[in-house]
Amino acid sequence: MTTSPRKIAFIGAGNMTQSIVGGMVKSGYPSELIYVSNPSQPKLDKLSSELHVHTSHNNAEVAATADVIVLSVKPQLMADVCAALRAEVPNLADKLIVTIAAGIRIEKYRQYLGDDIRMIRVMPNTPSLVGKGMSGLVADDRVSEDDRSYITEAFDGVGATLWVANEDELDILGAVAGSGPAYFFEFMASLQKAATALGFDREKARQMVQQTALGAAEMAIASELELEDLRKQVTSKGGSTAKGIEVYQGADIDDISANAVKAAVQRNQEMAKLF
Ligand SMILES: NC(=O)C1=CN([C@@H]2O[C@H](COP(=O)(O)OP(=O)(O)OC[C@H]3O[C@@H](n4cnc5c(N)ncnc54)[C@H](O)[C@@H]3O)[C@@H](O)[C@H]2O)C=CC1
Ligand SMILES: O=C(O)[C@@H]1CCC=N1
Repeated sequence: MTTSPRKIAFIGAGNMTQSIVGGMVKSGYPSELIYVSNPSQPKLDKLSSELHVHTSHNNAEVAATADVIVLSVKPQLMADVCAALRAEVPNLADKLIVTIAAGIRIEKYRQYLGDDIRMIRVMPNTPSLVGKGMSGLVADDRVSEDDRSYITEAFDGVGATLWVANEDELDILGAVAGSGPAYFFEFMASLQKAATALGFDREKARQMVQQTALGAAEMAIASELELEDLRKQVTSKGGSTAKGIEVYQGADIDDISANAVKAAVQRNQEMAKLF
C-alpha cells in the first residue's frame, strides 16, 4: 500500500465481508491488520483458518482496536449495532467509519454514532472476492484526503472504484453494480436452463455460459466500441444471432432493465427512511 497501513475492523462476517476480506488479503493487505466480528462461529472459523485474520464475537472489542470500522450488517440491524458501538467504544470520532449498507444515509449514522464522526459510504459487490469488484464511494466533508486515498486503495485492491458526487448517485450505482451480479447470474442461469432444455447436461451448459459471459465482459473492457456495436459485430445479417436478439428486443430488454434498476433504487430510498 502507498498509504500508511491501518487496522481495519469489519462488523459482520456475511457474504459481502467474506468477499471484501478475501479480496483484500489476496491483494496483499496484511491479514494481521484485519479484524472481523460476527455473532456466530462458523463464518469466523472460515476467515481465520483460510485468511488468518483476527476474529471475535465482540463488535466493540474489534472496533476499539481498529483505526477503521466497516459496518457490514444488514440495514435493519444497523441502528442497534451502532447504538452498542456508541455506548462501548471510546473515541469513535478519531476513527474512520465506513459503511457498506445499502440505503442508509450518512445523516442517519450521525444520529446513531454521534455528530462528530467522519464517514465514507462504500457500495461494493460480491465479485470483490475474485478481485473484480465494482465499488462506489461517497464521503462526508470531514473525511481527509488521506482517508480517501486509503479507502480507494483498499477497494482498488479488490476491483475498481468509482467516487460519486452524492448519496443519490450511490443509490443508483448500488442498483446497477451492487445488485448487478444478481442480474447477471439470473440471466446466466436462464441461458444455462435454455441449453439444458435442449439436451445439454448442466455442467457443460454452465461452462459455455460462464465462459461466454467472461469473454463478453473482457471484450467490453478491452474495446473502445459502444456495447451496442459489439453486439452488432456478433449479429450477422440473416444469421442466427439476429433471430435470438429479436426475441430479447421483442420482450423489451431495455424496459426490463430500466424497471429493475428503478425498483432497486426505490428500495434503497425506502431503506433510507426505514432504517
Ligand atoms: N451481498 C451483497 O452483494 C451486498 C451487500 N451490501 C450490504 O452489505 C451489508 C451486509 O450484507 P451481506 O453480507 O449480504 O449480509 P449477510 O446477512 O450475509 O451478513 C450479515 C452478517 O452480519 C452478522 N450479524 C448479525 N447481527 C450482528 C451483530 N449484532 N453484530 C455483528 N454482526 C452481526 C450476521 O451473522 C451475518 O454474518 C448489508 O448492509 C448490505 O446492504 C452491499 C453491497 C452488496
Ligand atoms: O440487496 C441488497 O440490498 C444489497 C445491496 C446491493 C446488493 N445487495
